[in-house]
Amino acid sequence: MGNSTERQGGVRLGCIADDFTGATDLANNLVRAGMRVVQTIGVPAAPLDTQVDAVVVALKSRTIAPEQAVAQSLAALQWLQEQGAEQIYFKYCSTFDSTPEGNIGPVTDALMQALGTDFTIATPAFPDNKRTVFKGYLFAGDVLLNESGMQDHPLTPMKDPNLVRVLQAQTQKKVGLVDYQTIAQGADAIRARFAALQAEGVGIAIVDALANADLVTLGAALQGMPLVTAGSGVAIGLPQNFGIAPDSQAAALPAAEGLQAVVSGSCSVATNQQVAAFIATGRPALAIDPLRIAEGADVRGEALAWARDKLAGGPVLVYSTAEPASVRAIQGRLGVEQAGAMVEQTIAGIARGLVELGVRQLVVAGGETSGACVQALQIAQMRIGAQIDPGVPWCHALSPAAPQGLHIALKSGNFGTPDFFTKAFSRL
Ligand SMILES: Nc1ncnc2c1ncn2[C@@H]1O[C@H](COP(=O)(O)OP(=O)(O)OP(=O)(O)O)[C@@H](O)[C@H]1O
Ligand SMILES: O=C(O)[C@@H](O)C(=O)CO
Repeated sequence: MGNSTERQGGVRLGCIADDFTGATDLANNLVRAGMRVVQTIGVPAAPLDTQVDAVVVALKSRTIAPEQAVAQSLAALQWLQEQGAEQIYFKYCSTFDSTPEGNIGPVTDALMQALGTDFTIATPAFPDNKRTVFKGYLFAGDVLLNESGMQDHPLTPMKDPNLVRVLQAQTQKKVGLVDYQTIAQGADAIRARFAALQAEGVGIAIVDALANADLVTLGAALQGMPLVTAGSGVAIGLPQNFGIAPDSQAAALPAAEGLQAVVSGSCSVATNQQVAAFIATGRPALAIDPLRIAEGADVRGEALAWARDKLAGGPVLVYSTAEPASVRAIQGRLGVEQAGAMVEQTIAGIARGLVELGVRQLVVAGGETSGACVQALQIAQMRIGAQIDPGVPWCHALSPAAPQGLHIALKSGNFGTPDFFTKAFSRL
């Protein structure tokens, strides 16, 4: 896999992503910057069988127990090192999704120890998706993180926008800040600030960034740093360090065919808008009720029976997406983790069933939901194609349910314009 450009040399960038939509988001930015990229689902059992510039190992480690997240991330690191990766990139969410226990801090600590390095950076800045960091405070759009809707996230509610404070609560290392004034002075000033922070005993520096130009400047200062931790934004500034420039062939995928469907388990603000916009078009949309799943009803079977004769008419949507009050009520009845896992498994079963019915263009909304769907489809690797909206590319993958391959887009909860669920299909 990878893109068509033949470039000699081994894996430059070895990436570990803490969820599946985040992995495609990172891969998308690397492809746009000209890298040949393959995304693997989990840590592969075998060596890489293709020549690429970057590999993104997609884990589902954002909300699991910290010890498990560390163990999986270290396994990914070892495999990436065996593939010759020169620099390691730990990708987390642009809204810094984590719990007070982790997993951003514990995984960063463990990767630093394994790599024998005592300094790295942390910044979720992704200006293309309106995530900016100023004086260590994370903004989503025009508001601070804790006013953006992320305070109501079902699994990782983010109630503090100060990233120095948030990360300090999760890590053994001292956390410092490289603020915007330093970024504005250029790569040499950033490197000097890294050295000064290290002299003060800082192990992880939160970095401000307001615009893509800041990330490009930062990228130059990261040359040779063994470990980078970030959202996907920092990726736009790294390929240049390896002499790689944008390449229009990087995103070529096979021609699209087959039926079209969307499954959504994301309850994020943007997804709620996208579900409402899809319903407003009059296209078929079916809501999944978590309480009926808990009662043991055959929700999967009912959804597939509902979809069967509608698919020929164009895209259908199956969703559990709900507003925060409704999600809280469900969680109160079923428990947070149980509700999440049950809904994910049901939607994943529906996604698999839809592909068995002939869907070959599938949009999945939600990081955890995407993880469950990709696992249910037994997808091992994905090739990254053209961007639909910032952070969301179409991908192409093989599955036992679609041996000739299917196109799949994994949409992060808060990404995409309101018309994403119809627009996506017009981009293939
Ligand atoms: N109606 C619902 N009630 C309770 N939990 C739900 C409901 N619908 C979905 N969930 C659960 O909420 C979680 C949503 O997480 P998911 O990562 O899929 O979406 P997201 O957080 O919006 O996306 P991202 O991680 O990309 O930002 C999942 O565990 C899902 O199963
Ligand atoms: O960085 C982001 O916001 C996304 O790639 C993501 O990780 C959402 O799950």
